[in-house]
Amino acid sequence: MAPSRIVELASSIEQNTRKVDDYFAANALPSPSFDPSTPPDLPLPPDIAQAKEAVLEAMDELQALLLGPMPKIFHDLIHTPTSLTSLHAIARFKWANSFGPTETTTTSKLAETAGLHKADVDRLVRHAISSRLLLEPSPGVIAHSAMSNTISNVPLLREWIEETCENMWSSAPRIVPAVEKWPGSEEPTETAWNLAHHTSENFFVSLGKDEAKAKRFADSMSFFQSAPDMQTSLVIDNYDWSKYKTIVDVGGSHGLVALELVKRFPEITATVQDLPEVISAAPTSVEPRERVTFQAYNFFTEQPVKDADVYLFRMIFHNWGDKYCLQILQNLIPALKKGAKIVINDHVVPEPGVLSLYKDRSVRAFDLVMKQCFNAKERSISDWTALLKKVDERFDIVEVKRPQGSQLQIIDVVWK
Ligand SMILES: C[S@@+](CC[C@H](N)C(=O)[O-])C[C@H]1O[C@@H](n2cnc3c(N)ncnc32)[C@H](O)[C@@H]1O
Repeated sequence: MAPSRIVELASSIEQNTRKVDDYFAANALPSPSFDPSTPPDLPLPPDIAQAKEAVLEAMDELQALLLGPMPKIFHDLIHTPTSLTSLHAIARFKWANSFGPTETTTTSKLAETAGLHKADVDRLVRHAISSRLLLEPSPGVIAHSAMSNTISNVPLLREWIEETCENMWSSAPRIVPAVEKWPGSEEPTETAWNLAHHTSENFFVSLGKDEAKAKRFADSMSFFQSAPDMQTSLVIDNYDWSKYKTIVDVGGSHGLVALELVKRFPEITATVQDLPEVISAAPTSVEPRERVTFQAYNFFTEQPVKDADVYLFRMIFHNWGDKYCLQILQNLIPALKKGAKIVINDHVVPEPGVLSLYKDRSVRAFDLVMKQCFNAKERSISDWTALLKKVDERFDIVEVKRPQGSQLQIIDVVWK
């Protein structure tokens, strides 16, 4: 008799866990634990990373099957709404940095650090212990776990957690009321974030008025971009820039990509465009200065740099709904010479049904974050094609490629 699905999943978990375990043993690596000495993340060779993914995926399905429909719904209803509460507290009150990696603390000391009532801290810390964010080696003694120690050691991770909890997590429960209130809206002022934060300003306008919040957002973006799969070198090394002389980096922030391009290619001159407040804070002492121009420009107005060889849009469109992407692209058309390239370096999500449900959930989660904060979205290749063709048939996708190890893809578009 063929094994049942749950036994099939259990044996996949067993076999793949052994592969991972053998790799740790063969390379004298410590077996995974919650000890604070555990490294924040361990790069694994592709076959071992694949075995690890297979375990996690099978565990996800096995848990849902073993729980059964009602308990699974109860489980989600009870665990999910508060799942981030203690992580939020640890980040917000800087608890992970309030005691050393080998020291211990108490809830009285944590309450004092945060200026909170001890009874509240007792409950937050109990939740953190149950989530393995902290350890309790003996009653009332609080020690670091692998996770709290990671929060205290990895630069800007704390800021990213706080930002995610305060802006993203706080808005998620308002997505349903927002789509009821503003059906089909693409306006960045009609979002779940607007409802959650009781404001009619868009996310970035509101952020711009609060220096501390703007800094936390910038820090958390720096954290996000410091990941190996987000490095600017991935678009620089995986596109043939040597064929071109003039590049415009639209929404290029402080010019990380453009500066590297002009350093590597002596023939290239680059213009970095962004909003005035971003350009005014851009570095002035860059080399080779004569080949980089910083220009204040709002991409909802006509593109002022005409006849450039390449217009680069790195992580621009995924912050905007189609209506606004259309405007950005229409504003580019008067500047385009025949054969000009438009390089879009952005997320391209797989078409529905391609990924397993487990992997697809991460894609859908990202897409909902774009919805809840900006009324924007993640796009599949058919979405990108439809968007470009809707603006003008003369936009033609030449190639779409994902450089190895890159989260973003390169969509190479020619103006015909
Ligand atoms: C997600 S960031 C990407 C920055 C950069 N391209 C990169 O890859 O790191 C989006 C950028 O778009 C800029 N931006 C937002 N609205 C803009 C507008 N209306 N005109 C020009 N730039 C804008 C932001 O200031 C920000 O630098």
